[in-house]
Amino acid sequence: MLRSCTAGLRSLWALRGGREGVPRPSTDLQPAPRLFSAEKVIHTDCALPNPSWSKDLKLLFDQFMKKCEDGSWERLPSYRHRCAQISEDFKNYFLEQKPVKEGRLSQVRLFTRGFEDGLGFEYVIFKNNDEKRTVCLFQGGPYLQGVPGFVHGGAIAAIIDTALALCAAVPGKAIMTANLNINFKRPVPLCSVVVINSQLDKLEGRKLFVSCNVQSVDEKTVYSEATGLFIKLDPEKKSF
Ligand SMILES: CCCCC/C=C\C/C=C\C/C=C\C/C=C\CCCC(=O)SCCNC(=O)CCNC(=O)[C@H](O)C(C)(C)COP(=O)(O)OP(=O)(O)OC[C@H]1O[C@@H](n2cnc3c(N)ncnc32)[C@H](O)[C@@H]1OP(=O)(O)O
Repeated sequence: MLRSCTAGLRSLWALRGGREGVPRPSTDLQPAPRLFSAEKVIHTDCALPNPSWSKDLKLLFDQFMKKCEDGSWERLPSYRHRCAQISEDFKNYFLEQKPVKEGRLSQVRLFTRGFEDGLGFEYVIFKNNDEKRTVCLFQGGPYLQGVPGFVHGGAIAAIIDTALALCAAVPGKAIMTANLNINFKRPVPLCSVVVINSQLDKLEGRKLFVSCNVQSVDEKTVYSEATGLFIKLDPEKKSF
């Protein structure tokens, strides 16, 4: 059992961007890229199973990977660092904004990818472009505790923001959250797996209206419902 498990881990490590036989760095965090530079960094895809994933999460992942086989769904890769192009888009838009100070650059991470495996946000998002919807499989780790035993409301807001952003995301376009409304109906138990079903409801000029619900795996419990408004940044319009 142990041997097959390590073999499985080794192949998963390779899948996540590691190289067979190359020892896995003590932390998987690559040195962060210069935030607004075009230099290339090696990206580790974090939206893949790792040993911290529960049986439920792995089962759902396998189910959705099967849906991807006919091309109707796709698994969205997810990296700790924004790719240089999106950062460039934001830099152009927020011209006056001072980039992160040189000394702090090495610490930059996408917030929801800043935790060691299993301790924070474990998630993977699948997208159906024809149906303009996404499904996010999320397991909230022990570092996300709010009320004892339950996931912090801010952590739920963060994963909802991410799921809705990727539902609204237009390839190559920078978007930002303008409005996020969440109804917290039931607390989400820590380390449980939930499913976030998001859909794009309306497109009006640069405005993208999206909504989602957060459900238990058996769909018997609705934990939260949310709506969001995302705005496509207008390159002609410098914001600040
Ligand atoms: C930044 C992090 C990286 C984000 C990555 C981005 C893209 C996604 C791609 C991959 C995603 C992968 C991972 C990302 C994970 C999570 C993504 C999180 C995204 C965020 O977490 S992002 C941070 C929080 N977010 C902000 O920090 C925004 C602060 N904000 C502003 O920067 C401006 O506010 C802006 C740019 C939003 C709009 O500015 P603007 O000048 O371009 O547009 P303007 O104001 O003209 O509004 C145009 C029309 O929207 C209407 N409108 C505007 N706001 C409204 C509101 N609140 N309610 C109702 N209507 C509203 C107006 O009424 C007008 O409507 P109309 O055209 O009908 O008159």
